[in-house]
Parts: sequence; C-alpha cells; structure tokens
Amino acid sequence: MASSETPRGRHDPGEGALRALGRLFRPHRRRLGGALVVFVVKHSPVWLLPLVTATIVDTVVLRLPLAGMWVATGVIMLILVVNYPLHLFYVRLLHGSVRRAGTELRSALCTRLQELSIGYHNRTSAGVLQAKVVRDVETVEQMVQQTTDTGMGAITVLVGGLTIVGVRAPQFLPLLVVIVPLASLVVMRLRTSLRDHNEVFRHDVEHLAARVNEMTQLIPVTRAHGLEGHALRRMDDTLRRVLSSGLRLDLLNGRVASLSWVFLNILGVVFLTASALVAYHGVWGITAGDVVMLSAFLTTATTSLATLMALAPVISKGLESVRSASEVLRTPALEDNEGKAEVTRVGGAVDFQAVGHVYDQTGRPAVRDFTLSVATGETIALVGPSGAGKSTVLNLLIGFIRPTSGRIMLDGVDMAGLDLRTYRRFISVVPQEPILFDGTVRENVAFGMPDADDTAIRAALRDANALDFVDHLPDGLETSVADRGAHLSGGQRQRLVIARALLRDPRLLILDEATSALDTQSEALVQQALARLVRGRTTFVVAHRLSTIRDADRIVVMQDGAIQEIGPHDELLRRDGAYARLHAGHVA
Ligand SMILES: Nc1ncnc2c1ncn2[C@@H]1O[C@H](COP(=O)(O)OP(=O)(O)OP(=O)(O)O)[C@@H](O)[C@H]1O
Repeated sequence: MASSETPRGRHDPGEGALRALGRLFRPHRRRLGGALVVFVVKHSPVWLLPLVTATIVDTVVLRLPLAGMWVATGVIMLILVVNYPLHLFYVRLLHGSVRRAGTELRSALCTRLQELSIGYHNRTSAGVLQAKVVRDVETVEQMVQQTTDTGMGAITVLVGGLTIVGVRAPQFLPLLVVIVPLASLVVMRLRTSLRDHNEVFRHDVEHLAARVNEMTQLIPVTRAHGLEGHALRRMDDTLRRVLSSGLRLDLLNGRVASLSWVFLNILGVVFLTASALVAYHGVWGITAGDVVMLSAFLTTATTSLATLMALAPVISKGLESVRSASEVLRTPALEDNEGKAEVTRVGGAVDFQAVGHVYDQTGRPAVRDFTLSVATGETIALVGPSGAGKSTVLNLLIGFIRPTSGRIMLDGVDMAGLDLRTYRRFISVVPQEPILFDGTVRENVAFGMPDADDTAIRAALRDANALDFVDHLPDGLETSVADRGAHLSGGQRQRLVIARALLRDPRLLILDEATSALDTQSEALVQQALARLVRGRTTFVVAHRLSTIRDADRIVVMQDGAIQEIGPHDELLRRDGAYARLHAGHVA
C-alpha cells in the first residue's frame, strides 16, 4: 500500500534540514528580509555608542568645536528614540513570519497525518507524532527567533564595531581580531561547564518528578500496608540528590559568573592601559576618545561572539527538529489513491477471492485463502479464537491494508483500482471502543456531516435508542460530551456511536463488537439499536454476542487465518464441527 510519491512535491527525499528550513521560510522571505534591515537600524546604538562616546571625549580633551559633539549626540538620540517603534515593527515582521511558518508547518504535518496509511499510524506511537506537531515546531520557531534576535545582534555589533575600529584606529584591528575570539572561547568554555551541570540538575529534577508521581500513585498501596515511612525514605534519597546537585549548580553558577566578569574586566583594564599608553606616547595618532571606544568595544565584541557561539546547540537542536518534522512529511507510507476510479455508488456486494494477507512485521499469513461471496444486504458474522484473523478481514474490507494475494471485488470491481477515500463515504465503522471526541452530542453524532438537520439527528438517536437519555442531558443535543463524558455509561456511548453510523446511512457496515459485557438492560438497548442499524445493509461483524451471531445470515468460523466453516447458525450447529464446539464453550 506504500507509494513512493511525495506530498504535493513539498519535500524531496534526501533533502537536508537546512534546505527544508529554506523551503519553509521561502514564502516569508520578504518579511524576513525587512526584519533584518529594521534590526540593523534599531540595533545600531550598541555599536555606535562607543563612537559617540569617543567623539564627546575627544571634543573635551582636544578642545574641538562643540558642533561635532552636538551632531553625534543628535544622531544617537534620534536612533535611540526611534528604537521603540522600530523594535515593534521588527517583532511584527520577524515573529509574524516565524509564527506563520510554524503554523503552516503544523498544518502540513496534520494534513500529512491524515494522508498516511493506517499501517504507518499503527507503527508510530501517537505520542511521538504529537511531539512532532507540538514540540518540534516550537523548537524550530525558537531556533529562528533566537538565532535572529541574538545572532543578528551579535553579528551587527561585530561587523559595525570592527568597521569603526578599522576606520578610526586600524592599527588595533589585527589585535582585536586575535583577542576577541580567544577571549570569547574562554567565556564559552566557562559557560559549557555550566550547561553540563544544568543537564545533570535537570535529570535529577525529572527523576524527582517521576518519583513523586510514583509515590502518589502508590499511596493507596502504601497506606494499606502501613509503609508510609518506607515510601518517605525512598523520597528522601531523591530529595537529597536534588539538593546536592542544586547546590553544586548554584556554586558553579556563581563561580562562572564571577570568573567571566573578572576575566572580561581584567582584559578590559589591560587593553585600556595598553591603548592609553599608545595614546599617551602619541603613537599612531590614537586619541583619548579612541582609547575609550576601543576598550568599550572589546567587551561588547567579546560577549557578542561568545553569545554567537552559544547559539550552536540551539541551532543544532532546531535543525534536529526540522529533520524530525521532515521525516513525517517525507514518509512515503501513503494510501495509493491517486488516479484511481472514484466510487460514486455502492450496492453492497462483496466478493473475497482467495484473499491472503501477510503483515510485514511478522512475515506469517494472518489471513489465508479467504474466499467468500457476500450478497447485498447480507449480514456476515466472523467468529473464531483470538488471533484467528477476524480484525484483519475487517481491515482488508475497509482498505486499511491490501491483500498480499487474491483480490476483493466490490460490486464486481476490484477494490485495488478504487479511490478508497471515495469508497469509504459509503461505509460506517463501529469500533469496539466507542470513540467520542471533545464536542457536543450533536457534533459527535453528525461528525463529518455538517448539513445534517435536527430532524435527521433526532431520528438517528431514536433508532439508536439514545434519544431518551440525550433529552435528559442538561443541554440535550448541545451537551458537551467531554464535560459529561465520564458520566455517560459504556452502553450510552455505544448507542451514540450507533446513531452516528445510522445518520451516515451507509451501504456497508463494519462492526467490531465490544467484548466487555454491559448490564442486561443496557445490552438489550444496544442490541435493538444494532438490529436497526444492520437492516438493509451489507454487514460484517466480528461477533461476540450470541444474539448477533444467531441473527447473522451466515457465520464464518475462522482459525489461524483460514475459514473453517461457513453457514447459518442452525446448520452449523447441526454439523457439529468447529462452530458447535465454539458455541458450546460460549454457552458453557
Ligand atoms: N498490525 C499488525 N502487525 C503484525 N501482525 C499483526 C497485526 N495485526 C494483527 N497481526 C497478527 O495477525 C494475526 C491475526 O490477527 P487479528 O487481529 O486479525 O486476529 P483477530 O481474530 O481479530 O484476534 P482478536 O479476536 O484477538 O482481535 C495475529 O497473529 C496477529 O498477531
């Protein structure tokens, strides 16, 4: 069932994370470009301030005309005042495009999840997929925002500052080019040790969370056996560990902050004194203003470069998330529907012709040589021990999996040539577990049928024996199932799902009967509702209830993937074979 096509050409196989990121942001490149321009302008005070300070100091020391000082002050004041509107504009441009790109990625992922085959979903945990849509996209957003905010800030400071130094004191340029990276490396190394300890602390806190969770879950057992002291001693160990790693981290934090501060300031003082000596001796025409500018720039440039280096893990984590999201977007496990015949009408005749299915994972046939011709309107009950292949037959019929041998004919047409999405409009599936989603009763019953009116919904509820209890809910049809969900009994939930199936008015009905027993009255109501649902439709039911089995037109007894017996209840009983033995076991 896998197809090698890619989703609307969105992501080519083998595409790198950076290219995928490029594709994601391509529609927003204008806004992003605008954001960068606005950023450079709004951020300019950081590298212009040392220059302005230098001009002011020189005006005082060298008794230069005051006009220069006024111009410099005026320019910097103007830039400072417009910083506020420019910053807002920048946030709109950058964060606007990042959030939009993130939303588009989430939407593409959700669309893809709907397109991927059931086989893929069975293999992949829902938690993993949820993390991709929620957390990975957030990590990508954070990466782009942080890289732009912090990274661009650092880059403009470095480029702007180096340019100014290059123009005003070019002799110092080679010195800065060597000192700044070396000093940044020292600061980075200090911070890295902090990161490692942060990680240890985080693990310890996570461990604590797990322990607290375990402790609260075990409270009934602990109480029942009088083991409170024991449980608390177990917690004490964990608490002590968190305490000592927290204290270690705090100490290290203090050490790193202080060492970085002392180091940067010593470097600044040394640099200040050295450049002051150069100015004092009148070498290279360095002025007092240049000395102030150079030492101010040294510190900002060093912290900027260190910040830039610190972005590496953020970027690699972000790119990993891009890769993780691309994995889903590039998975070829799609249902192969493209170009196949649309189904506009279903009569309901189904013909299994020597159908076999082997799951990739096991390599053993789950269904073998399954041959069965079903007439329109017939009810077929599939019975057999666990693992006999009953669910596999249903999944073949829904088209979740394809026959690995033989074929299934629908009204005389091979299902392999049909667009399954259009075929499924004519079927209803009632699963074992009644699945209701967070919405009102009306939304749950009319799921996928926004045009269904009240009369139709109420009729479906009535036929499903559900109208009475729905009318007694606080808001009737508008009652939220999530709020009241816990209060709906298993039988009531089943009847709502049956009402949903009735409203769809399917030609083909696929039922997986719940194995868990309901109380007698509830059971009777569900049974009655099912009988109405089945009437006039071709029905396949994995049957556990004796009444369903007895009422079926034919019973198919399965064992190890193969059909053992077929026939109506009475005839099979008379045959005294596999069905009779199963039945005897059931009744006994
Ligand atoms: N997704 C799957 N991947 C691999 N093997 C599977 C998968 N689903 C079912 N099988 C295997 O196929 C065989 C038939 O399983 P199937 O679920 O169709 O049986 P069943 O009769 O419906 O059983 P039950 O009554 O317990 O639901 C079993 O051996 C099962 O382990």
